[in-house]
Amino acid sequence: MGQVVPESSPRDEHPVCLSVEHLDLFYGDHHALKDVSIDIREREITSFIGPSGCGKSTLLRCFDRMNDMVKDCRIEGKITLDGDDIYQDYNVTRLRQQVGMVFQRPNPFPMSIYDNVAYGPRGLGIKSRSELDGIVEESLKRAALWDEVKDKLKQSGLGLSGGQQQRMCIARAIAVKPRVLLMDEPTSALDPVSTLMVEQLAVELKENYTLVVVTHNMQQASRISDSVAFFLLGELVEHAPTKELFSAPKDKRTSDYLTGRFG
Ligand SMILES: Nc1ncnc2c1ncn2[C@@H]1O[C@H](COP(=O)(O)OP(=O)(O)OP(=O)(O)O)[C@@H](O)[C@H]1O
Repeated sequence: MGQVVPESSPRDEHPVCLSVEHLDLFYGDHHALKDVSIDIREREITSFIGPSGCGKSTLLRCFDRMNDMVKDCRIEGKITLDGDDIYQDYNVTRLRQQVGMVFQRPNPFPMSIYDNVAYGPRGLGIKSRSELDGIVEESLKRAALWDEVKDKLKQSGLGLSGGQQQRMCIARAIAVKPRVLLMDEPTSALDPVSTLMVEQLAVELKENYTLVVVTHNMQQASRISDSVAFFLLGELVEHAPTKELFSAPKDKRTSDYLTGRFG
């Protein structure tokens, strides 16, 4: 097989999972997101592209309310997860269990591979050794890392290669069974082989999870995404199925960006 280019899928099999309605975000006086509305569909990969500083990571961080920790950050508008407004009466701990994040640089905790992956489930109160063993094994298998680490689970996660660390961080993120997986430039610190492994993994993970990926790599966006959203200066310019956005963008600003006229 080896095919990682997804076809756009029938809409009714992929209901809206995350919905953003008229979102404005300010860092102090800086208007970083401007009237953004976008639907993220279930069990699809949605990629965010656009030049540096256009607000891709800021929007990603709204989905798990990480901007709550940023001083002077103000948000207007609405974001729903499965219909529930995540900024109203939504338990933030529950939200972060539902919405996992994988960062640009692998961030293993200074503990064993096993403890890294068991960290989240333990935080949710799971104490049974056999249950934790099962979760660790399943998560590492899903993250395509099990075969490489099954004989050294007690060793430090810091001893793995960068690509292995990133897959371990993905295993750690999925160990709490989130609905959504956010990935902020997940391969930009990886070599080409590890990059392809993480891309392949993302395509496999969308069977069970909804993925939102920020990337500067157009080839990556076209290889793995079902749909692509192009941002510019805090505005969502265009969101379309991947083939459509790359082959027939509707907005001149999108085609200018794709043909390298700016950014
Ligand atoms: N914590 C913060 N405090 C103040 N301004 C911020 C903060 N984080 C981001 N910004 C500003 O908001 C704008 C959007 O930044 P953001 O990181 O979301 O862009 P991006 O598209 O993800 O960029 P890149 O591709 O370089 O990662 C930028 O002008 C940035 O300087």
